[in-house]
Amino acid sequence: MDTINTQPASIEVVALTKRYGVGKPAVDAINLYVEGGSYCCLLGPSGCGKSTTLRMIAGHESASGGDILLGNKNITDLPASSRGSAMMFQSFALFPHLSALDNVAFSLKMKGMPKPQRHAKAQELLERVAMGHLAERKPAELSGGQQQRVALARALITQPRVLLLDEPLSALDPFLRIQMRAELRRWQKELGLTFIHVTHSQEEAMALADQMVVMNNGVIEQVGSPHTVYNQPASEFVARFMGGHNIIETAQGKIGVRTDHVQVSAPNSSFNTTTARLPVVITDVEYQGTYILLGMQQEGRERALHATAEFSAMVPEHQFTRTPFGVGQRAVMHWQPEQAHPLPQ
Ligand SMILES: Nc1ncnc2c1ncn2[C@@H]1O[C@H](COP(=O)(O)OP(=O)(O)OP(=O)(O)O)[C@@H](O)[C@H]1O
Repeated sequence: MDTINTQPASIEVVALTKRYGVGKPAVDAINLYVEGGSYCCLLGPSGCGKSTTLRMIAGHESASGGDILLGNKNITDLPASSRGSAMMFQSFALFPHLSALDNVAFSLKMKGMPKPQRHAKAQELLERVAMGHLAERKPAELSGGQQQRVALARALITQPRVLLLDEPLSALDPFLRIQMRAELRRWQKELGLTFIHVTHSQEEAMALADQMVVMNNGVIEQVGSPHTVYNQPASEFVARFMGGHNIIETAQGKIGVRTDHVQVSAPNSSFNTTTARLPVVITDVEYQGTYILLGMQQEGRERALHATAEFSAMVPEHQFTRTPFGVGQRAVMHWQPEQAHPLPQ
């Protein structure tokens, strides 16, 4: 079918910068290469600059400096409609008073394409996303998944080579969000397009991305596969933001150890000489089903009231049943040195 151009394009940004006023730029000279046909997630806390980056790629925001390349074409100063990208917004942003068909055909109407042609193209795209039979329905008469497919068809009608998604799942309830993200991933694979998806959810990014880009304070902290970012966080910020890590101060500097890689034993246990260890006091015991989450505080340290635990360990349920721990009990948290990685500041 030729309605959907399945020629994906790479995106490259070089020293891309956005200044809104004086002071530190919202996006500060970032460099990034997104391979054509891949799923890239821009991730980071609120205000880190991820949406501004996406909007500059889309052409909805001008760049204060740097370049944006789609394939080998410099698109930095092109209007949004001539870039070869399309944007899908939060909660799909469909027009409620228009049918699915008219929603999809909308941008062609704006371009002045006569009704029979634009309806034929929109119908063809709706068929492509398995929505042809519901073309006359209004958004309110469609399920969340069906609305997502209409939004996808609407974005695809401009034949983009790159699809930009700004928090597309954030307005959905948690159950639907998980269903919809699987569908997004499936469509990306099936269409073979380049997807760049902005999210503040680590879990969403890990589930979807080939390449994760973790941003903080206008700069990129780390780029890598979900496996690499989770297992080898490049900085303390990434380890904290991704979660699931203990950050431990040692004489050699800070290290990160996954909460499922630390173990907890009674203080009088015997240890192999190479085992790294730290005396702790148990501060929380949370039942999580297949495992127990133990919260711990380094022994001898004051714990502020209501503060979250300093360290955590995921202890498999069967193991906890054999050697249970209670709040206030002394213990030793230990790990193998090869499971720790240094965390530059
Ligand atoms: N139009 C604007 N005018 C002035 N400052 C802006 C504007 N848009 C964004 N900013 C600022 O730029 C910084 C980055 O904002 P941006 O929206 O890109 O962050 P974000 O990571 O996408 O955050 P969120 O997840 O909350 O959307 C923030 O400090 C924000 O306040």
